[in-house]
Amino acid sequence: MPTARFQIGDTVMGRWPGSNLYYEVKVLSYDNKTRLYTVIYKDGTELELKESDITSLTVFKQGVTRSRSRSRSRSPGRPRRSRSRSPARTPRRSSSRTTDVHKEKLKEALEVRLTPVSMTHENNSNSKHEKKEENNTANTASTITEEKTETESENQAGGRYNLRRRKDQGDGKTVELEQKTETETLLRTKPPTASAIKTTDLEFGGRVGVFFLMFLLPVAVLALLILCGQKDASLQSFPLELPALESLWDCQVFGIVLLWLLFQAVLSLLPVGKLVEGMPLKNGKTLKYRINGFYALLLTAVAVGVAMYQEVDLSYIHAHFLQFYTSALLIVTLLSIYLFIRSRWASEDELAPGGNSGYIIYDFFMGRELNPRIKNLDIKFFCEMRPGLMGWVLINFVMLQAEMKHQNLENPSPAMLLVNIFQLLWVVDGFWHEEKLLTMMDIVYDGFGFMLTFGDLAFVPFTFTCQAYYLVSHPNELSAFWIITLIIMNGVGYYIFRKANSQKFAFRKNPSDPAVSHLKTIPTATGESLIVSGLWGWVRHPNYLGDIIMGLAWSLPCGFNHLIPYFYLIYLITLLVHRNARDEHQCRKKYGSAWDEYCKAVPFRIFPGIY
Ligand SMILES: NC(=O)C1=CN([C@@H]2O[C@H](COP(=O)(O)OP(=O)(O)OC[C@H]3O[C@@H](n4cnc5c(N)ncnc54)[C@H](OP(=O)(O)O)[C@@H]3O)[C@@H](O)[C@H]2O)C=CC1
Ligand SMILES: CC(C)=CCC[C@@H](C)[C@H]1CC=C2C3=C(CC[C@@]21C)[C@@]1(C)CC[C@H](O)C(C)(C)[C@@H]1CC3
Repeated sequence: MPTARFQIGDTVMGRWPGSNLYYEVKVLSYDNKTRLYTVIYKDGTELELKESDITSLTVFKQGVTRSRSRSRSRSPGRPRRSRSRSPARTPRRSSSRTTDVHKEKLKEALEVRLTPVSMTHENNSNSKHEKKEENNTANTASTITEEKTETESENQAGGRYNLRRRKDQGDGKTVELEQKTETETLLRTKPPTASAIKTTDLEFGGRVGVFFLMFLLPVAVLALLILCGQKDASLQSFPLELPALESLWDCQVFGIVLLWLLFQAVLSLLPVGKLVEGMPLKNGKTLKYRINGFYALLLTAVAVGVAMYQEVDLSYIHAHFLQFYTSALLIVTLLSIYLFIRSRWASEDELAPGGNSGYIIYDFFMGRELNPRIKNLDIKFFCEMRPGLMGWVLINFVMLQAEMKHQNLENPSPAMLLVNIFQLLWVVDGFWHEEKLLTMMDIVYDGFGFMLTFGDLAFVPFTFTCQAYYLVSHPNELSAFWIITLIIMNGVGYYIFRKANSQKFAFRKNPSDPAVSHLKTIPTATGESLIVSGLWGWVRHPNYLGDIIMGLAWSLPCGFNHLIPYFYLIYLITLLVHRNARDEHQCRKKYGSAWDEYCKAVPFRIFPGIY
């Protein structure tokens, strides 16, 4: 029976995950099962830490004294780089919403944040450098302190492009930092992952929930496709035209799906487009990603054009749609099994915080490994957008042609055109901003298991196309008024979606960027601020709202006769409401009281007027 070394209520020094920085924390509880301590930082941030990441105040002070004197004697003449902190880390601008109470809290938070002392643990053989921070918070919360850093970081950014934000030098100019310090790594790291190797918070209803989801999802998509292709697409008519089992499989179709994946994989490896560094991993390292999705989309369009010129019959895809889906499903299953097996050889650093509960079913579904790679091919990054999104626009185009063929039209219907154009715009936008995917929770936090594999390779191409598929056999006339209304609706949704995402990305990259420097912010103890004005001051997830408005504009062209074309909208709202809850949970853990303050200032989650 393990006993806790530290007692509830003890004030100790806790290591900030992924770094050598220690902060004063209070022990809140100890879990005998997981052997994790829940500790609270002075700003209210709660974390779970392992015993090895906690040290008593006395031992810590002795360690620091030793470490400092060693550091001084070892490198007497080493030049020190001096720089100021980024305004996103400390509040250079003071927000007008930042109340006195908050300033007090902030000062307290800063005192916590700025007191960490980096300690080279005797037992920490991985430590590459020793660092000393001397900070002064005496003035006010808006005072930027000098940080003296010695670093022997091997993680040079070199001349490569990278996602790390620019640092304000204090003289108004911004410069791209060339050296990555450990502090920086820490601050760019997503929600702390101290207990990454053991997932304790089970999502989606835990083992039982994911077990059912794993069977329900594929069957639900199959049912949707069957209904969509039927003349009568009403839900009541579902059991009428069930296809024979053997009609769901075709080896040639399977071969085409494999070829498609291979073609996209080759395109993704082409040495065109910039090389970007992803977010720092737990071990402080970063992975490189080739950003060439937009070029790949253009090349795919050329390939489809050539195929059409060669009179390849694209309507084959429409005629064998169910078989394409079952082939994709088989690939998803095989890939998930491969991913699960290979994760056994992944090191602790390579595991995802969310998919390592120890329960096989759960971990298989959520994904154990964070960034599985085969040589240069990052399987998750590749799957997340390439085959699915490209497949989506290709299938939409196929449906457009199928509609003309089936309904004897000379031109596609306005409804079909709108669906194709709206969705193409979204996909093009996605590839244009492909690099931003690297900061999203799917890449930074989620493992790659059945859920994402299925989502990326089966769910996206076969359900996001359901409006176009539906329109092939369910024509819907649109008046000029409706056409204009839908164009405006999609435009408004897109504007909100794009502006919110770009604003947040620009702000995280460089808060003093003129495009975002006017925004009011709430500072947090991690050093990153939260935007509290503009779109992000209207609702807490304006980007989700924009996406949902677009989703509505994509479904409405199909009319009101059936629920089927609204499947995407229902999925999107469900996913984003759940995603919002997940994200807020992480943000509360990460930002503590500052997050609560943000929620007070911006009470609505996604929809204005709805808490
Ligand atoms: N159509 C589809 O199937 C799907 C579409 N999407 C779309 O993808 C886009 C990205 O969504 P998603 O990845 O969920 O994440 P978000 O872009 O919503 O990012 C959430 C993160 O933003 C940061 N943040 C939150 N509030 C603020 C604030 N006020 N100021 C500054 N930063 C803040 C936090 O990260 P931190 O502070 O750590 O930087 C938080 O974790 C959305 O537009 C969404 O609609 C997403 C999923 C599915
Ligand atoms: C039912 C089920 C298993 C769902 C899995 C969810 C996935 C389909 C989606 C989760 C997040 C996604 C994102 C995109 C596609 C859908 C999935 C994978 C996205 C890459 C599409 C392009 C956008 O521009 C985007 C980058 C904002 C977006 C990110 C999230």
